[in-house]
Parts: sequence; structure tokens; C-alpha cells
Amino acid sequence: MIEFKEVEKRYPNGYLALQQINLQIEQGEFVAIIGLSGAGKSTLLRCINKMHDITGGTLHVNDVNVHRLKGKGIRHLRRNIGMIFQSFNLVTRVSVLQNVLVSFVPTMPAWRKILGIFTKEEKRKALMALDQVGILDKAYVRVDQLSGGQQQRVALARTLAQNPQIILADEPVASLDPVTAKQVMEDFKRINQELSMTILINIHHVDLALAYATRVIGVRGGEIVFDGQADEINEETLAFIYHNTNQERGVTNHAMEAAITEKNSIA
Ligand SMILES: Nc1ncnc2c1ncn2[C@@H]1O[C@H](COP(=O)(O)OP(=O)(O)OP(=O)(O)O)[C@@H](O)[C@H]1O
Repeated sequence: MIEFKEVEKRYPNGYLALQQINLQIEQGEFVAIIGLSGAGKSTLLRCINKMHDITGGTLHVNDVNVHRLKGKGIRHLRRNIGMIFQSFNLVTRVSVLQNVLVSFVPTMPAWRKILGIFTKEEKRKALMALDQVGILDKAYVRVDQLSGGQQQRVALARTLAQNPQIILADEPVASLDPVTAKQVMEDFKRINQELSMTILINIHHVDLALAYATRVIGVRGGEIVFDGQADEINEETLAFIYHNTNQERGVTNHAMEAAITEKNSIA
């Protein structure tokens, strides 16, 4: 379980990015975090694996107080929490399999790290992870020969090979075309359902958030302003989450209507 209690995050320059965050996420949930750019979605996600340190309140992951962790404790936490980025973060000049095998490096003895030797079992697990995301046939292809969607699947396989309990995905489909974005969301959904991994996904595509996640958290100005089931979301709640005094209301409403129409067509 991930548990935020009265969490605050103030950046060193004094900017208060998160305040009064109270949240409980049970193992196996599929949560989408939505909100305007700058609302605090990435900050919220990155506090969970201690990429950012909270500056107030408490944050526990499976009863471990994240703020207190140091060195080995942080490495252990991150072995249990996979992270997926918009930019895939792959080494594009080597093979798909080599990229997935990288997930074992943190737990390998130093001599194997230096020589780059992987065991049969590690290779088997890496190939299984590629199979889980449907790109086993690409195992020996160089990453730079794959499409964006396939590259995001490699990133997902690399995370799966590490067998985490939680996957944090920061805008994983932002750079993909709509069809590929849906395929990647399907991968997340399948992994969530079949492996009971908790998935937390930051996403700008409200339509995809509503179609695939079971729970939606709306962040506005560093605070949680909505927390409920995807099917509880309507135009009014979206207007509240996406309320921005600097934006033309008409434009915002148009975007929301489009999102709801799209959600209904996906569902
Ligand atoms: N290192 C930092 N130092 C100071 N302020 C920061 C830092 N990182 C983020 N911020 C600010 O904190 C606020 C929240 O940023 P965050 O990246 O969490 O928003 P977001 O909702 O994920 O936005 P986006 O959807 O554009 O990625 C923003 O106003 C941002 O400018």
C-alpha cells in the first residue's frame, strides 16, 4: 500500500508544489493522475520512489517510511517500484534484449557487472518480459530500429523483468500516436489485471485515463481536488480539476466534451 499523510513538497527555490496530500493506494489498483500542466502530477509520482524528497507529512510504501530511507534502503525501494518515462530512457544502439537485461544490473555481483555477463535465468526472465508485452520477436533487434510504441514496450518489459510491485508511469503515451497510445494503455491494463501490479500513471489524455484506469486522482495547484472511480467523472468534475483562470472557458469546455465523447467511444 502507498500512503500519503498530509504530504507537502516544497522545492529548494521555495515553490510549494504539493500540499495536504492524503492518499491511500492499495496493491493492485490502476490509478490515473490528471490535471493541468504544472499541477504537481510528476512531483506526486516522483515522491513515491524518492526521486523527490517530501518536505512535510509522511509517505509510506508497504509500511516503509520513504523519507527516512538512505543508500541501500532507497535501492531496495526502487527495486520494488518500476518507473516508465515519456522518453523511454533506452540505450538505442544496442538490442532490445540487452536493454531489458539492464534491469538485473543493480542486483548483480560486481564481477558480472564489469564483464557484462548475464545468467541463463536472467535471460529467460528478460525474454519472458518481452513476451508479456508482445515483442519477443524483436529481442535481437536494435532499439533504434523500433517504432515509438515498440520502444515504450521495451521500457515496460525492462520494468516487468525487475518484477516490481508498483509501476510509476510519467506521461508514458505522451509522444505516441493515438492508436499506439491505446495499445500501450492496453499493455498496462493487462499487466495490472494479470500480475496485480499497482499502476500509477500521469496522463494528459483524459480520454485514455477514463477508459483504462479504475481510479482517477485530479490534482490542481498542488492539491488533490478529486479522487474517485473513473465512471464518477463527468463534465463538472473535469471542469473543476482543469479549472484555470488563465484559460478561455470555451476552449477548456470543448476539450472536456471531446474527452468524454472519446471515453465513451473507447468504453
Ligand atoms: N526542481 C524544481 N524546482 C522548482 N520548481 C519545480 C521543480 N520541478 C517542478 N517544479 C514546479 O512544481 C510545479 C509542479 O510541477 P510538476 O512537474 O509536478 O507538474 P505536472 O503536473 O507534472 O506538469 P506537466 O504535466 O507539465 O508535467 C510546477 O509549477 C513546476 O514548475
